[in-house]
Amino acid sequence: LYFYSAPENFNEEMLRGKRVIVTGASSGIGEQVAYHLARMEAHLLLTARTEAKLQKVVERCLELGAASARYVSGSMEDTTFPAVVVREAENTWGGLDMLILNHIGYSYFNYFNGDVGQVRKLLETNFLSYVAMTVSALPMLKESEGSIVVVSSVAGKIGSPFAASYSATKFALEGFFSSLRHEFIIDKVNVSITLCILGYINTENAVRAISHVIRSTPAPKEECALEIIRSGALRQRELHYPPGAVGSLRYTLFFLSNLQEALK
Ligand SMILES: NC(=O)C1=CN([C@@H]2O[C@H](COP(=O)(O)OP(=O)(O)OC[C@H]3O[C@@H](n4cnc5c(N)ncnc54)[C@H](OP(=O)(O)O)[C@@H]3O)[C@@H](O)[C@H]2O)C=CC1
Ligand SMILES: C[C@H](CCC(=O)O)[C@H]1CC[C@H]2[C@@H]3C(=O)C[C@@H]4C[C@H](O)CC[C@]4(C)[C@H]3CC[C@]12C
Repeated sequence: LYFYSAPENFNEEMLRGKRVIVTGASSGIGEQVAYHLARMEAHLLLTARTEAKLQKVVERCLELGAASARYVSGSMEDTTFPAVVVREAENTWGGLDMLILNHIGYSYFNYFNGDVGQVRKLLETNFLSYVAMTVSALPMLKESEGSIVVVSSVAGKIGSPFAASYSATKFALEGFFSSLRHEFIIDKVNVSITLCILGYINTENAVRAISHVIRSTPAPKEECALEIIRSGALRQRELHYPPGAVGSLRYTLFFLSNLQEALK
């Protein structure tokens, strides 16, 4: 629980006029988060690498009713880019209400290949950039008593074979943001931190990466995105989506070990 009371029930009105950064917004779950927020009439700053995709998402957000929508394109592998995104929000809005950290770098689903450089690069893209954006955005979030939403995975709660590097980055998010949340409570900083623990979701990249080896049916990205916004607006500590996702991974782990043939 937070030191400060959180709203009891979710109402889409809560997001009207709110200033929200969404990372990894050019496709997948992040794109769907942007569309839901647009319908809720929020101000949006979207980021990813692919400018052409971001332009289309921004256009769609404006059609859907966003109070405003703009993008900044760049790579979170670039250690200077997180501050560039937050500065754009500061220059445009003069403040920030919600930071939705969602992007990930490319992750394969196979045996760890021993490439330490690849682990280092993924830690930069999937973890350190989240820390850097939080550091840059914190003064504005303290001012607005806003929210940080961190999109993670069941693979950040349970070690999963064939996703070692990715899982490490998600465990790092759990450690850092759960610790930071304790400090905010001790220090009476009224900024909420919501960790979203997701199971298999039907985004193009995830389905392409694992549908040939995982039999379970992925959950819908549209509903997933709405649950992410809802849990952030309600200032919840954690979202588990789909419900029982961690248990489902434990169950699937029994079968993952039979995958070595399929993955070789
Ligand atoms: N789909 C699933 O089954 C699950 C997903 N999750 C989590 O949900 C979140 C979204 O996943 P999902 O929608 O499937 O991912 P996608 O691969 O569909 O989207 C990833 C997003 O990140 C952007 N991105 C990729 N590389 C970089 C980079 N170097 N710098 C900045 N942005 C980058 C991509 O855009 P661009 O290429 O234009 O840069 C894209 O917008 C992630 O945090 C993931 O860990 C958790 C559990 C399961
Ligand atoms: C195998 C898990 C599904 C368990 C179940 O039956 O529900 C998957 C749940 C989360 C997946 C990983 C994830 O978090 C997304 C990554 C996205 C990449 O694009 C593909 C690989 C992932 C590491 C993916 C691997 C399978 C899961 C652990």
